[in-house]
Amino acid sequence: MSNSIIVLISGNGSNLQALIDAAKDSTLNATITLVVSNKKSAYGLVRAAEAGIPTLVLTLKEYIDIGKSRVDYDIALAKKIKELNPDLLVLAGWMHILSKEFIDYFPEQIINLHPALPGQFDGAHAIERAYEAFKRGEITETGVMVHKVIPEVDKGEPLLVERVPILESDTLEDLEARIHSVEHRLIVQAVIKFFKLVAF
Ligand SMILES: Nc1nc2c(c(=O)[nH]1)N[C@@H](CN(C=O)c1ccc(C(=O)N[C@@H](CCC(=O)O)C(=O)O)cc1)CN2
Ligand SMILES: NCC(=O)N[C@@H]1O[C@H](COP(=O)([O-])[O-])[C@@H](O)[C@H]1O
Repeated sequence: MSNSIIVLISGNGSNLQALIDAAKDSTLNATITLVVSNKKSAYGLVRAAEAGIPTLVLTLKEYIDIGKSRVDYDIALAKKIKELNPDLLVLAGWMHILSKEFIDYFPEQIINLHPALPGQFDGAHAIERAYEAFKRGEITETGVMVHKVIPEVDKGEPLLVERVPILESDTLEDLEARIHSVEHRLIVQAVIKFFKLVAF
């Protein structure tokens, strides 16, 4: 039985596409059984549909609008995902901070792709923050990591880390393109590594 993964997105889904392509050519030792988005407009939903992968959209707004909490949302989402009993959840541009209540449904089974080095620019907008730090002369490189997800944002144990140089001639767009290129490779390598690690 193939390893099953559920990918969670919030936007363009270029990293999801890297996983879809790797699963299609059998590079990836896993099957994507569902794509979840917290944004209805996420283009990654189109990518999933074109690949014949089921999708689920659940927005925080629909819970907040009826007086429910973030934790209510997280628990409802966790229960829907748990029905498919995935081996691994991959956060690929998932821009929602998950509660402990959600994470406890999937112990040691959630990994996140983050465009920074461990402890460097935790949180959202990491690429922009790295570029600004470079322009201030504070750093000469940034990076990409895939890490285990714990309640503390971006503080989970790294699974893979790759350093990415920042060039004097770089615009923000140049740096973003270099980082995304690394991400698309690293996210596939991280899933492969995860399942090799749990196999023993
Ligand atoms: N408990 C955890 N949840 C999440 C983690 C994690 O490590 N632990 N990783 C993030 C991904 N992420 C950075 O890699 C990240 C995403 C979003 C945010 C954030 O500030 N989100 C805001 C909303 C922002 C928006 O909607 O544009 C929020 O949730 O209030 C920080 C870090 C995924 N979740
Ligand atoms: N903190 C999480 C975070 O910043 N994630 C980042 O969102 C982008 C999603 O791109 P995509 O939708 O094209 O895959 C990626 O750069 C990913 O590292």
